[in-house]
Amino acid sequence: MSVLELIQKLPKTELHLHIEGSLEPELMMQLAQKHGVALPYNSVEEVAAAYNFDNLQSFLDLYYLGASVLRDEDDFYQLMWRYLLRCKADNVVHTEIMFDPQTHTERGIGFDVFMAGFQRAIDDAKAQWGQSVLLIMSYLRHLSEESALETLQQAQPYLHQIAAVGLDSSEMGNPPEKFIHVFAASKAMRLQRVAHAGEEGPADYIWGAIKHLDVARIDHGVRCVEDEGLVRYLTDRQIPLTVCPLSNIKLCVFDEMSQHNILQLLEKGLRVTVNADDPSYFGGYLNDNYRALHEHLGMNEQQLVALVKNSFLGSFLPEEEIQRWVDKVDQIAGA
Ligand code: HPA
Ligand SMILES: [Zn+2]
Repeated sequence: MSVLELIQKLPKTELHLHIEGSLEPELMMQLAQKHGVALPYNSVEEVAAAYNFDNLQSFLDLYYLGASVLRDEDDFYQLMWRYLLRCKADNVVHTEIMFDPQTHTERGIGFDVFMAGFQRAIDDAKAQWGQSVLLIMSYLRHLSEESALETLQQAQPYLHQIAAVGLDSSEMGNPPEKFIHVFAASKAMRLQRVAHAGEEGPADYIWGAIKHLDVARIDHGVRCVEDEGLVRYLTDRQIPLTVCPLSNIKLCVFDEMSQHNILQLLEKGLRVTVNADDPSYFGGYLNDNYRALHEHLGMNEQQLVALVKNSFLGSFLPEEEIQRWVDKVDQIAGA
Protein backbone atom coordinates (compact mmCIF):
# COMPACT_ATOMS: atom_id res chain seq x y z
CA MET A 1 0.00 0.00 0.00
CA SER A 2 1.34 3.47 -0.82
CA VAL A 3 1.80 6.10 1.91
CA LEU A 4 -1.05 8.14 0.41
CA GLU A 5 -3.38 5.14 0.53
CA LEU A 6 -2.33 4.40 4.09
CA ILE A 7 -3.05 8.01 5.18
CA GLN A 8 -6.65 7.49 4.10
CA LYS A 9 -6.97 3.95 5.38
CA LEU A 10 -5.58 4.27 8.92
CA PRO A 11 -7.96 5.13 11.76
CA LYS A 12 -6.78 8.41 13.30
CA THR A 13 -7.41 10.81 16.14
CA GLU A 14 -7.40 14.60 15.94
CA LEU A 15 -6.29 16.37 19.12
CA HIS A 16 -6.02 20.03 18.08
CA LEU A 17 -9.02 21.41 16.24
CA HIS A 18 -10.89 24.65 16.94
CA ILE A 19 -14.51 24.14 15.94
CA GLU A 20 -14.88 27.86 15.13
CA GLY A 21 -11.91 27.41 12.77
CA SER A 22 -13.82 24.80 10.77
CA LEU A 23 -16.38 27.41 9.65
CA GLU A 24 -16.21 27.20 5.84
CA PRO A 25 -16.81 30.35 3.76
CA GLU A 26 -20.04 28.85 2.33
CA LEU A 27 -21.61 28.40 5.77
CA MET A 28 -20.26 31.78 6.91
CA MET A 29 -21.99 33.58 4.01
CA GLN A 30 -25.18 31.55 4.46
CA LEU A 31 -25.43 32.39 8.19
CA ALA A 32 -24.52 36.06 7.61
CA GLN A 33 -27.49 36.28 5.25
CA LYS A 34 -29.77 34.35 7.61
CA HIS A 35 -29.06 36.74 10.52
CA GLY A 36 -28.46 39.97 8.58
CA VAL A 37 -24.84 40.19 9.76
CA ALA A 38 -22.73 42.60 7.68
CA LEU A 39 -19.38 41.07 6.65
CA PRO A 40 -16.69 42.81 4.59
CA TYR A 41 -17.06 40.12 1.90
CA ASN A 42 -19.47 39.89 -1.04
CA SER A 43 -18.85 36.29 -2.04
CA VAL A 44 -17.40 32.97 -0.95
CA GLU A 45 -14.42 33.71 -3.22
CA GLU A 46 -13.79 37.01 -1.45
CA VAL A 47 -13.78 35.28 1.94
CA ALA A 48 -11.24 32.72 0.75
CA ALA A 49 -9.13 35.47 -0.87
CA ALA A 50 -8.88 37.31 2.48
CA TYR A 51 -7.11 34.34 4.10
CA ASN A 52 -3.55 35.60 3.76
CA PHE A 53 -1.94 35.99 7.14
CA ASP A 54 1.34 37.48 8.38
CA ASN A 55 1.14 36.06 11.88
CA LEU A 56 -1.22 34.63 14.50
CA GLN A 57 -2.96 37.96 15.26
CA SER A 58 -3.81 38.72 11.62
CA PHE A 59 -5.55 35.32 11.49
CA LEU A 60 -7.32 35.76 14.84
CA ASP A 61 -8.87 39.04 13.67
CA LEU A 62 -10.63 37.24 10.80
CA TYR A 63 -11.40 34.16 12.90
CA TYR A 64 -13.33 36.22 15.47
CA LEU A 65 -15.05 38.20 12.72
CA GLY A 66 -16.14 34.95 11.03
CA ALA A 67 -17.47 33.53 14.32
CA SER A 68 -19.82 36.54 14.63
CA VAL A 69 -22.29 34.84 12.23
CA LEU A 70 -22.87 31.97 14.70
CA ARG A 71 -26.05 32.94 16.56
CA ASP A 72 -28.60 30.22 17.23
CA GLU A 73 -28.57 26.58 18.26
CA ASP A 74 -28.88 25.31 14.69
CA ASP A 75 -25.83 27.38 13.59
CA PHE A 76 -23.70 25.58 16.16
CA TYR A 77 -25.26 22.26 15.12
CA GLN A 78 -24.39 22.91 11.46
CA LEU A 79 -20.83 23.92 12.34
CA MET A 80 -20.21 20.78 14.42
CA TRP A 81 -22.08 18.47 12.05
CA ARG A 82 -20.06 19.56 9.02
CA TYR A 83 -16.75 19.01 10.84
CA LEU A 84 -17.86 15.56 12.04
CA LEU A 85 -18.77 14.62 8.46
CA ARG A 86 -15.18 15.51 7.54
CA CYS A 87 -13.96 13.25 10.35
CA LYS A 88 -15.96 10.41 8.84
CA ALA A 89 -14.52 11.12 5.38
CA ASP A 90 -10.92 11.26 6.72
CA ASN A 91 -11.35 8.19 8.97
CA VAL A 92 -10.83 10.29 12.13
CA VAL A 93 -12.44 7.83 14.54
CA HIS A 94 -11.89 9.97 17.64
CA THR A 95 -11.56 13.75 17.94
CA GLU A 96 -10.94 16.14 20.86
CA ILE A 97 -12.48 19.43 19.80
CA MET A 98 -11.76 22.88 21.23
CA PHE A 99 -14.45 25.52 21.47
CA ASP A 100 -14.09 29.15 22.63
CA PRO A 101 -17.07 30.03 24.89
CA GLN A 102 -15.96 33.63 25.40
CA THR A 103 -16.15 34.32 21.65
CA HIS A 104 -19.89 33.70 22.00
CA THR A 105 -20.76 34.75 25.57
CA GLU A 106 -19.14 38.16 24.92
CA ARG A 107 -21.79 38.61 22.17
CA GLY A 108 -24.62 37.58 24.50
CA ILE A 109 -24.86 33.99 23.23
CA GLY A 110 -24.96 31.60 26.17
CA PHE A 111 -23.77 28.08 26.94
CA ASP A 112 -27.39 26.91 26.57
CA VAL A 113 -27.26 27.82 22.86
CA PHE A 114 -23.86 26.49 21.72
CA MET A 115 -23.64 23.45 24.01
CA ALA A 116 -27.06 22.26 22.84
CA GLY A 117 -26.11 22.62 19.15
CA PHE A 118 -22.75 20.88 19.64
CA GLN A 119 -24.28 18.01 21.61
CA ARG A 120 -27.06 17.35 19.12
CA ALA A 121 -24.51 17.02 16.28
CA ILE A 122 -22.22 14.82 18.40
CA ASP A 123 -25.17 12.56 19.35
CA ASP A 124 -26.21 12.26 15.69
CA ALA A 125 -22.66 11.36 14.57
CA LYS A 126 -22.30 8.84 17.39
CA ALA A 127 -25.66 7.24 16.50
CA GLN A 128 -25.03 7.22 12.74
CA TRP A 129 -21.44 5.94 12.52
CA GLY A 130 -20.09 5.60 16.06
CA GLN A 131 -18.03 8.82 16.03
CA SER A 132 -16.09 9.34 19.27
CA VAL A 133 -15.80 12.96 20.50
CA LEU A 134 -14.51 14.82 23.55
CA LEU A 135 -14.83 18.58 24.06
CA ILE A 136 -12.11 20.95 25.30
CA MET A 137 -13.29 24.32 26.62
CA SER A 138 -10.61 26.88 25.72
CA TYR A 139 -10.01 30.11 27.60
CA LEU A 140 -9.04 33.14 25.51
CA ARG A 141 -5.65 34.30 26.78
CA HIS A 142 -6.00 37.90 25.52
CA LEU A 143 -8.85 38.31 28.04
CA SER A 144 -8.42 38.48 31.82
CA GLU A 145 -8.21 35.54 34.22
CA GLU A 146 -11.39 36.89 35.86
CA SER A 147 -13.20 36.40 32.56
CA ALA A 148 -11.87 32.81 32.36
CA LEU A 149 -13.04 32.15 35.95
CA GLU A 150 -16.46 33.50 35.08
CA THR A 151 -16.52 31.18 32.05
CA LEU A 152 -15.72 28.20 34.28
CA GLN A 153 -18.64 29.23 36.50
CA GLN A 154 -20.99 29.47 33.53
CA ALA A 155 -19.84 26.00 32.40
CA GLN A 156 -20.89 24.32 35.66
CA PRO A 157 -24.20 22.84 34.33
CA TYR A 158 -22.32 21.47 31.29
CA LEU A 159 -19.27 19.88 32.91
CA HIS A 160 -20.51 16.37 32.02
CA GLN A 161 -20.09 17.38 28.35
CA ILE A 162 -16.55 18.78 28.81
CA ALA A 163 -13.40 16.63 29.16
CA ALA A 164 -10.69 19.29 29.40
CA VAL A 165 -9.84 22.98 29.40
CA GLY A 166 -7.40 24.69 27.04
CA LEU A 167 -5.76 28.05 26.44
CA ASP A 168 -5.70 29.76 23.03
CA SER A 169 -5.71 33.13 21.21
CA SER A 170 -2.88 35.73 21.21
CA GLU A 171 0.17 34.06 22.74
CA MET A 172 2.81 36.79 22.94
CA GLY A 173 2.43 38.89 26.09
CA ASN A 174 -0.10 36.44 27.58
CA PRO A 175 2.05 33.78 29.29
CA PRO A 176 0.53 30.68 30.92
CA GLU A 177 1.17 32.10 34.43
CA LYS A 178 -1.66 34.58 33.84
CA PHE A 179 -4.11 31.65 34.19
CA ILE A 180 -2.75 29.77 37.23
CA HIS A 181 -5.91 30.10 39.31
CA VAL A 182 -8.43 29.14 36.67
CA PHE A 183 -6.40 26.09 35.66
CA ALA A 184 -6.10 25.03 39.32
CA ALA A 185 -9.87 25.46 39.72
CA SER A 186 -10.46 23.49 36.52
CA LYS A 187 -8.22 20.67 37.76
CA ALA A 188 -10.14 20.61 41.05
CA MET A 189 -13.26 19.95 38.94
CA ARG A 190 -11.52 16.92 37.39
CA LEU A 191 -11.02 18.59 34.03
CA GLN A 192 -7.92 17.61 32.03
CA ARG A 193 -5.67 20.44 30.89
CA VAL A 194 -3.95 21.47 27.64
CA ALA A 195 -2.52 24.81 26.48
CA HIS A 196 -1.20 26.44 23.33
CA ALA A 197 2.47 27.21 23.91
CA GLY A 198 5.58 27.58 21.79
CA GLU A 199 3.70 28.39 18.58
CA GLU A 200 4.81 32.03 18.37
CA GLY A 201 5.86 32.24 22.01
CA PRO A 202 9.26 31.09 23.32
CA ALA A 203 10.22 27.75 24.89
CA ASP A 204 9.74 29.44 28.28
CA TYR A 205 5.99 29.52 27.66
CA ILE A 206 6.05 25.71 27.27
CA TRP A 207 7.81 25.44 30.65
CA GLY A 208 5.17 27.82 32.04
CA ALA A 209 2.30 25.64 30.79
CA ILE A 210 3.90 22.52 32.32
CA LYS A 211 4.94 24.01 35.65
CA HIS A 212 2.10 26.45 36.32
CA LEU A 213 -0.90 24.93 34.51
CA ASP A 214 -0.05 21.22 34.94
CA VAL A 215 -1.02 20.40 31.36
CA ALA A 216 -1.19 16.88 29.89
CA ARG A 217 -0.37 18.12 26.37
CA ILE A 218 1.15 21.11 24.64
CA ASP A 219 -0.70 22.53 21.62
CA HIS A 220 1.87 23.35 18.89
CA GLY A 221 5.11 23.39 20.96
CA VAL A 222 7.34 23.49 17.86
CA ARG A 223 9.65 26.07 19.50
CA CYS A 224 10.66 23.53 22.16
CA VAL A 225 13.78 22.82 20.08
CA GLU A 226 15.23 26.13 21.33
CA ASP A 227 15.76 24.54 24.77
CA GLU A 228 17.58 21.18 24.93
CA GLY A 229 16.60 20.61 28.55
CA LEU A 230 12.96 21.10 27.62
CA VAL A 231 13.21 18.62 24.72
CA ARG A 232 14.69 16.08 27.15
CA TYR A 233 11.89 16.74 29.68
CA LEU A 234 9.14 16.37 27.04
CA THR A 235 10.75 13.22 25.64
CA ASP A 236 11.34 11.55 29.03
CA ARG A 237 7.72 12.08 30.05
CA GLN A 238 6.29 11.58 26.55
CA ILE A 239 4.25 14.78 26.86
CA PRO A 240 2.36 15.03 23.55
CA LEU A 241 2.80 17.98 21.19
CA THR A 242 -0.21 18.64 18.95
CA VAL A 243 1.58 19.99 15.88
CA CYS A 244 -0.38 21.66 13.06
CA PRO A 245 1.72 21.74 9.86
CA LEU A 246 -0.53 23.67 7.44
CA SER A 247 -1.37 26.16 10.21
CA ASN A 248 2.31 26.80 10.88
CA ILE A 249 2.93 27.67 7.23
CA LYS A 250 -0.16 29.91 6.91
CA LEU A 251 0.80 31.81 10.09
CA CYS A 252 4.48 32.07 9.06
CA VAL A 253 5.85 30.04 11.99
CA PHE A 254 7.90 28.34 9.24
CA ASP A 255 8.47 29.87 5.79
CA GLU A 256 7.80 26.68 3.85
CA MET A 257 6.61 23.16 4.56
CA SER A 258 10.03 21.84 3.49
CA GLN A 259 11.44 23.67 6.55
CA HIS A 260 8.96 22.28 9.08
CA ASN A 261 10.61 20.50 12.01
CA ILE A 262 7.90 17.91 12.77
CA LEU A 263 9.84 14.89 11.51
CA GLN A 264 12.96 16.04 13.37
CA LEU A 265 10.86 16.25 16.55
CA LEU A 266 9.56 12.73 15.86
CA GLU A 267 13.08 11.38 15.28
CA LYS A 268 14.20 12.92 18.60
CA GLY A 269 11.62 10.67 20.29
CA LEU A 270 9.06 13.34 21.12
CA ARG A 271 5.40 12.29 21.13
CA VAL A 272 4.37 14.51 18.22
CA THR A 273 0.95 14.33 16.55
CA VAL A 274 -0.53 15.83 13.36
CA ASN A 275 -3.58 18.11 13.50
CA ALA A 276 -5.51 20.65 11.39
CA ASP A 277 -6.01 23.50 13.95
CA ASP A 278 -8.38 25.73 11.90
CA PRO A 279 -8.91 23.78 8.67
CA SER A 280 -11.15 26.24 6.86
CA TYR A 281 -8.65 29.08 7.36
CA PHE A 282 -5.44 27.09 6.81
CA GLY A 283 -6.31 25.17 3.67
CA GLY A 284 -6.86 21.61 4.79
CA TYR A 285 -8.35 19.00 7.09
CA LEU A 286 -6.43 16.27 8.86
CA ASN A 287 -5.53 14.05 5.90
CA ASP A 288 -4.43 17.13 3.92
CA ASN A 289 -1.91 17.80 6.70
CA TYR A 290 -0.56 14.23 6.54
CA ARG A 291 -0.38 14.42 2.73
CA ALA A 292 1.58 17.69 2.93
CA LEU A 293 4.16 15.98 5.17
CA HIS A 294 4.54 13.18 2.64
CA GLU A 295 4.81 15.57 -0.29
CA HIS A 296 7.16 18.19 1.18
CA LEU A 297 9.11 16.34 3.88
CA GLY A 298 9.09 12.83 2.43
CA MET A 299 7.26 11.34 5.43
CA ASN A 300 7.57 7.57 4.97
CA GLU A 301 5.28 4.76 6.06
CA GLN A 302 7.11 4.13 9.33
CA GLN A 303 6.92 7.83 10.29
CA LEU A 304 3.23 7.96 9.32
CA VAL A 305 2.43 4.95 11.50
CA ALA A 306 4.37 6.46 14.43
CA LEU A 307 2.51 9.79 14.10
CA VAL A 308 -0.87 8.07 13.88
CA LYS A 309 -0.16 5.88 16.90
CA ASN A 310 0.96 8.99 18.79
CA SER A 311 -2.43 10.55 18.02
CA PHE A 312 -4.09 7.75 20.02
CA LEU A 313 -1.41 7.61 22.71
CA GLY A 314 -1.74 11.36 23.27
CA SER A 315 -5.53 11.28 23.54
CA PHE A 316 -7.73 11.28 26.64
CA LEU A 317 -9.29 7.94 25.64
CA PRO A 318 -9.19 5.14 28.26
CA GLU A 319 -5.98 3.03 28.17
CA GLU A 320 -7.67 -0.14 26.88
CA GLU A 321 -9.30 1.74 24.05
CA ILE A 322 -5.97 3.36 23.09
CA GLN A 323 -4.33 -0.06 23.01
CA ARG A 324 -7.11 -1.47 20.81
CA TRP A 325 -6.63 1.33 18.27
CA VAL A 326 -2.83 1.09 18.33
CA ASP A 327 -3.10 -2.66 17.61
CA LYS A 328 -5.54 -1.94 14.81
CA VAL A 329 -3.15 0.61 13.25
CA ASP A 330 -0.33 -2.00 13.37
CA GLN A 331 -2.59 -4.61 11.85
CA ILE A 332 -3.67 -2.38 8.92
CA ALA A 333 -0.12 -1.06 8.33
CA GLY A 334 1.31 -4.58 8.42
CA ALA A 335 -1.29 -6.06 6.09
O1 HPA B 1 -3.50 28.29 16.31
C1 HPA B 1 -4.05 29.00 17.18
N1 HPA B 1 -3.31 29.62 18.10
C2 HPA B 1 -3.86 30.37 19.04
N2 HPA B 1 -5.16 30.58 19.13
C3 HPA B 1 -5.96 30.01 18.25
N3 HPA B 1 -7.29 30.06 18.14
C4 HPA B 1 -7.62 29.32 17.08
N4 HPA B 1 -6.52 28.82 16.51
C5 HPA B 1 -5.45 29.22 17.24
ZN1 LIG C 1 -4.83 26.05 17.85
